[in-house]
Amino acid sequence: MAMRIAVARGALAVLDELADRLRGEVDFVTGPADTPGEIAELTAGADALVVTLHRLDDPCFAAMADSVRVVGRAGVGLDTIDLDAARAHGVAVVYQPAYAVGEVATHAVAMLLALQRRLSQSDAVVRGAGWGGGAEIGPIFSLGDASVAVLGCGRIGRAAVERLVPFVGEVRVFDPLVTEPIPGARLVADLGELLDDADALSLHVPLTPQTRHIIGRREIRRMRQGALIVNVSRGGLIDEDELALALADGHLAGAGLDVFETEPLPQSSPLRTAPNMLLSPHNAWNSTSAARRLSEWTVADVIAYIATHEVNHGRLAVEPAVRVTSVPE
Ligand SMILES: NC(=O)C1=CN([C@@H]2O[C@H](COP(=O)(O)OP(=O)(O)OC[C@H]3O[C@@H](n4cnc5c(N)ncnc54)[C@H](O)[C@@H]3O)[C@@H](O)[C@H]2O)C=CC1
Ligand SMILES: O=C(O)C(=O)COP(=O)(O)O
Repeated sequence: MAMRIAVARGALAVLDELADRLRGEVDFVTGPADTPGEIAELTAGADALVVTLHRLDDPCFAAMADSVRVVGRAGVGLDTIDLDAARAHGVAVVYQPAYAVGEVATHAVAMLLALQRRLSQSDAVVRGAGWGGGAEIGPIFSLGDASVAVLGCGRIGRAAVERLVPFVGEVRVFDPLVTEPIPGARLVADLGELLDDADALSLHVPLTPQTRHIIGRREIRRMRQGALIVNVSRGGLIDEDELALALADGHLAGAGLDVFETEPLPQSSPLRTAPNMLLSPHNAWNSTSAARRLSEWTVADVIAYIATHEVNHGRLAVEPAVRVTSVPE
């Protein structure tokens, strides 16, 4: 009998192609997966559920059909999934940490360079029939003299460091799990040392209860006047109200944000009107090849897990021994 994989609508870029290729072996069903009721309906008779940034909490796991053995998180961050609930309900969770490392690191550096070179202002000057440069565009600090701070040096942070080292004066890195030297960078001992008088900050840590608002008023004010912040990791890492204040009063000269505490970014967010912002809609991961990799790896791993309890491309965040259908109080 064919395996059945329930896919939250929009979660896999090349689903139609995969469905053709796996015809007879896998039946795919798609639909909304935003509420426990929708999840119950979508997963009826399914062996697996594939999601992207859908929030899966305990009621969602409770609502999943008993036949579901594994959730494929088509992406990297696990902050949207209650892993304890997955474990308690006996559902494995597989995610894909390697599918877009280069894309995300490049997006962060692209935002940093565009802000530092004041490309939006330069573009606006020319479109407005100006030419003069200097005063209209605003001050441009030299990257060769600058100290750029990188918070978190896992897969993406390290790739960002590799991109920055060739042309930045100093790259500072803080990550409590990294102890060996990082070529061309200065590993510092704590967050304070990372931020003191830094010219720019790029965030590459996961969102957890420990890292929520890791960048707040005190941290922003430790950076030098006129500094830049780039966040392609998770919106909740930064206190957005404090960020907006620091942009409005000029302590920060700009920010590049791909991720927000609430997504899509609400119309009322002060970040929409703050000066010198570069905004993107949570698409640092995006390239046609990354999107294809993500679809193919997620489906291949879900199939492999059901067949063998092992995965080939991603990692298992939760690997329960048995599927428990009733959870003790
Ligand atoms: N905008 C986008 O399209 C995408 C965003 N992401 C985000 O990027 C994040 C990072 O991804 P990876 O580099 O693959 O993760 P990773 O797990 O390889 O690295 C994260 C690093 O952060 C460090 N860390 C944790 N807490 C810290 C703290 N308090 N201070 C300093 N370092 C700390 C860890 O030790 C680890 O080395 C993901 O969790 C996800 O939220 C990932 C993919 C796409
Ligand atoms: O993979 C991640 O963690 C990302 O942030 C990318 O967004 P996605 O989950 O692919 O919608």
